[in-house]
Amino acid sequence: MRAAAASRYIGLMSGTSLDGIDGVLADFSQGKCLVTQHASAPLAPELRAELLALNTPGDNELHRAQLAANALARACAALVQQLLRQAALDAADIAAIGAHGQTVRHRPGAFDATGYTVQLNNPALLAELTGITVVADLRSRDLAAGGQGAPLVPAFHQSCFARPGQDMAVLNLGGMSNLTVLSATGQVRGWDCGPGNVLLDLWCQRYTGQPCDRDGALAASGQVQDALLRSLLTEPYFSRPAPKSTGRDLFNARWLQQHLAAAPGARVQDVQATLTELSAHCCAQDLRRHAPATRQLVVCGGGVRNRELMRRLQAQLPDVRVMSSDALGIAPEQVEAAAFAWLARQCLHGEPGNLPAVTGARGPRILGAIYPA
Ligand SMILES: Nc1ncnc2c1ncn2[C@@H]1O[C@H](COP(=O)(O)OP(=O)(O)OP(=O)(O)O)[C@@H](O)[C@H]1O
Ligand SMILES: CC(=O)N[C@H]1[C@@H]2OC[C@@H](O2)[C@@H](O)[C@@H]1O[C@H](C)C(=O)O
Repeated sequence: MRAAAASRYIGLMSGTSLDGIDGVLADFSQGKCLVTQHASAPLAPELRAELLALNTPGDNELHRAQLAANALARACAALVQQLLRQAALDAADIAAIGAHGQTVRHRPGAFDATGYTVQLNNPALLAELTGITVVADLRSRDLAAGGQGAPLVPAFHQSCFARPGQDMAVLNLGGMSNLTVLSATGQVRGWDCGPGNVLLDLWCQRYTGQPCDRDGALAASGQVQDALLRSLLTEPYFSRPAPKSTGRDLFNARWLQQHLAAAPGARVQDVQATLTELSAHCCAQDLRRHAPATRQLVVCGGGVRNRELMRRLQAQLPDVRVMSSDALGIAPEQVEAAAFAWLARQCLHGEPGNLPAVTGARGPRILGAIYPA
């Protein structure tokens, strides 16, 4: 490996929204994470449909899961080549790729009996195709140590955004939403709040055929249905104490269907408005309950681009300055992938990647398995 390469990492994230793969090239030579390149690629429609289908038990799923993992590794390798081209670098210039894989099951808790988390991935193939060391399987060690295996980004949020002596919170509006609370004292807390974009995408796709409610336009044209919102908010997950994490295992079409009876006459746009209010509400409520003194909320993830969601979030938090992570020098869609570049670096340096106070693990653990170049 070349000298400067030791500080360059690639992070790859395909999150619960299943909208595609985000990749970044990050430079850690100044101690901080500097994202120098970003690229994203949509998932091929057949792969997206198969990954979505693999979220629920089905026929011959072991075979199908491996094929999907291979296809994802190939798509990731193509994205890595794109990042290298953009940066005019080659494989020898990169220390490692942090490759999250695609979560298709997340059942944390009770590890001894039934807890597990599955991220489809083929890190061996990715290492072979790229000639770069790959760090993968970044969640299971935390889970084995009694943790949730998620969220993992709070440690990165701390390293990237924390300002000494300032209270601040960071909200990721991805498929799920997760909140990190950075206290002036240096304490870090974090958990998954609930559904971020996942139900918004699901509803919008079903009735408009569009992959997402672009800019929140559909939601903005509807009225929140109070009875439906109240029904959705009866979900026990919202009041469970941290540590907690969730996913499509809970917040999915079946879950939504159970509640729709509460709004028999609602129009498509009214349901969209109500789901948008739900996403804003569960994040705002968590911030108010658990970090009432916080006056700065940095938001990242694709949900930042949903203006109606951001408007509702700000309306629920009148005393808080809600801002995009752009304001702190990192684009919202780059934060998660950058976190996985950082996690790969932690692993190669033999440093812990988890925060036991967040995930509930018995202690700090080095996360990930290394597939050398
Ligand atoms: N212009 C836009 N208008 C509305 N929503 C948007 C827009 N751009 C992106 N989004 C939303 O952002 C989502 C993607 O966000 P992101 O990539 O952060 O999620 P993810 O990484 O898949 O999720 P997770 O953080 O749960 O793993 C899309 O599915 C869509 O709902
Ligand atoms: C199991 C899993 O993939 N969880 C994701 C998901 O997407 C958001 C939220 O749910 C968070 O818990 C996590 O991702 C981020 C990157 C994390 O681990 O911090």
